[in-house]
Amino acid sequence: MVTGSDSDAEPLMSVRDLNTHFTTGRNLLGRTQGVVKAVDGVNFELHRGEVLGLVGESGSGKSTLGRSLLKLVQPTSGEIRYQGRDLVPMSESQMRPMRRELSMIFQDPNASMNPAMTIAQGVGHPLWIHGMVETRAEAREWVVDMLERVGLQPARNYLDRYPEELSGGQKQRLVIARSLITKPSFVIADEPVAALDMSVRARVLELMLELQEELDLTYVFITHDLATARFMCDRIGILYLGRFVEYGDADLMFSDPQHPYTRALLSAIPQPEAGRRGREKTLPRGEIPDAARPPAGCRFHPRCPQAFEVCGWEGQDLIDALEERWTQVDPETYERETKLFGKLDNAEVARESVRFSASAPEDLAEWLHEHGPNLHANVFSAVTEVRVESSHVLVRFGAGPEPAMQKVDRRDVACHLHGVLVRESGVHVGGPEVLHQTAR
Ligand SMILES: Nc1ncnc2c1ncn2[C@@H]1O[C@H](COP(=O)(O)OP(=O)(O)OP(=O)(O)O)[C@@H](O)[C@H]1O
Repeated sequence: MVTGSDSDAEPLMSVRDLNTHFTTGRNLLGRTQGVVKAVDGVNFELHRGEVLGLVGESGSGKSTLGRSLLKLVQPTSGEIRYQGRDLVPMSESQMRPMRRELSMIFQDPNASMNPAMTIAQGVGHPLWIHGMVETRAEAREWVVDMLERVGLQPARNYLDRYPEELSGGQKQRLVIARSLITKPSFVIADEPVAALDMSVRARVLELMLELQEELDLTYVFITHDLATARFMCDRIGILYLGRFVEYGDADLMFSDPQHPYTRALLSAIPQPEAGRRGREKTLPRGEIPDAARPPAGCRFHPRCPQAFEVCGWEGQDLIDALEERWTQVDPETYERETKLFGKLDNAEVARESVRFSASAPEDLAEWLHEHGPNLHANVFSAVTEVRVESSHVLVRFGAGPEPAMQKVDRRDVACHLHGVLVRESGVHVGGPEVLHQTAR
C-alpha cells in the first residue's frame, strides 16, 4: 500500500483517454461487422508505491485494460505516459528495454510456468531474456534470492525440482518470483489468486503486499471481487463495458459508494451470517450485455435499480421488458397480449423508437398507456409519444445521453443521478439537442 506517496509528484503512469477496440468478424466484402470497445476512454494517474484496483464483472474489460497498459495488446488511441514517455506509439523494439521494468503476474500458475523447465530455469528465464546475467551460477543466485523472498525456503532445495511437484499456492509463489526477478517497478497482477484454494489466497495477497514494500513496487491489481480489492488497493476503478463508472479512494468506495453499479457489486459480497457462511448474491437483473452492442446512454441502465428517464432507454429495452412480462403473466393474459402486439420480430426496433405492426392499433396504444408504466425496469419513463399510424403504433423515446465523468464527493462518477452531464463521444438516444452540456 502507498506509504507517504506525494500526490503532487510526477505520476509514475498517467493514462489519458485510452481506447482499445477490437473488430469482430468481417463480411464477404471484407467489411468490418462489429467493434468491441473493450477499453473505451479510460483516464487515471498512478503514483509510485500505489495499488490501483481494476474491478468489474467478467467482460468488463479489466484484462484488456491491463494488457493495454503493458502494450501486450496495442491500444487504438490515447496516451499511456510511463515516467513521462508515451508508450502507445512505441514499436515493440522501442518497448523491449522497458519490459524489464513492466511486469505481469497471470492468474493461472499451471499455464504460466513451463513444465519442462526446472524451477531454477523457469524463474531465472527473464534474466537471460533481458541480458541481466552472464553465467548459470549468477542466475541461480538471483533465483535463490527471489525464492527466499516469496517464502519458498530453503530456496536451494527447490532449484532443481519441477513446478508440478508444488502445490497451487507454491506454484503461484513461483509465478510471482519469476515476474519480479528482473526487479520491475510496475506490475500488473491479473486475478493473481482466483485460481487458488480459498485457504491460501490471503497468504499470497499478504506476500504481494510485503514484496511491494520491500521492492518499492507499483501495482495494478485486477479482480472481479471488491472485497479482495479493498484488502489490496489504495484506489479503485470500477469498470463496466470498458468505462470507469466510479473511480476514487478504495475506502470511499466502500464507505460511501456513489454509482449504483458499485453499490450492486458491494451488496454482492457475501456477508458472514450468524455462524454460517453467507451465500454469494447475484447482481441485479441479469448479466453484463454483449460488448459489441452496448446499451445506449448509460451502459448500466438496463440493470440499474435507479435508472430514470434520461438514462438511455431505447427501442430494444421496451421489447425486452415486454418479453420479461410475458414470462411472468398467466396464460390468458399472455394469449391476449401477444395477440395484441403480434410477433415482436416484426416490430421495427430502433434506438429512438419502436414501430409495432398491429391489427388493432387503437387497442395496442391504449394498452401501452395503461400498462406501460408498470413494465419492469422503468423503460416507459422515457417514452415521449405513443402514436397510432394506420396499421402501426409508434413509440418514441426522449433524450438518453451517455453520462460523462463528474466529480462527486472526492471521486469521479459517471451517473446522471448526480446531474446530467453528457459524454460528447458517447452513445446517445435522441437528437443532438441532448449534447448541450458535454464533457469527456
Ligand atoms: N482479442 C479480442 N478480440 C475480440 N474481442 C475481445 C478480444 N479480447 C477481449 N475481447 C472482448 O473484450 C471485452 C472485454 O474482455 P476482457 O477479457 O478484457 O474482460 P475482463 O473484465 O477481463 O473479463 P474476465 O474477467 O472474464 O477476464 C469482452 O467483450 C471480450 O469478449
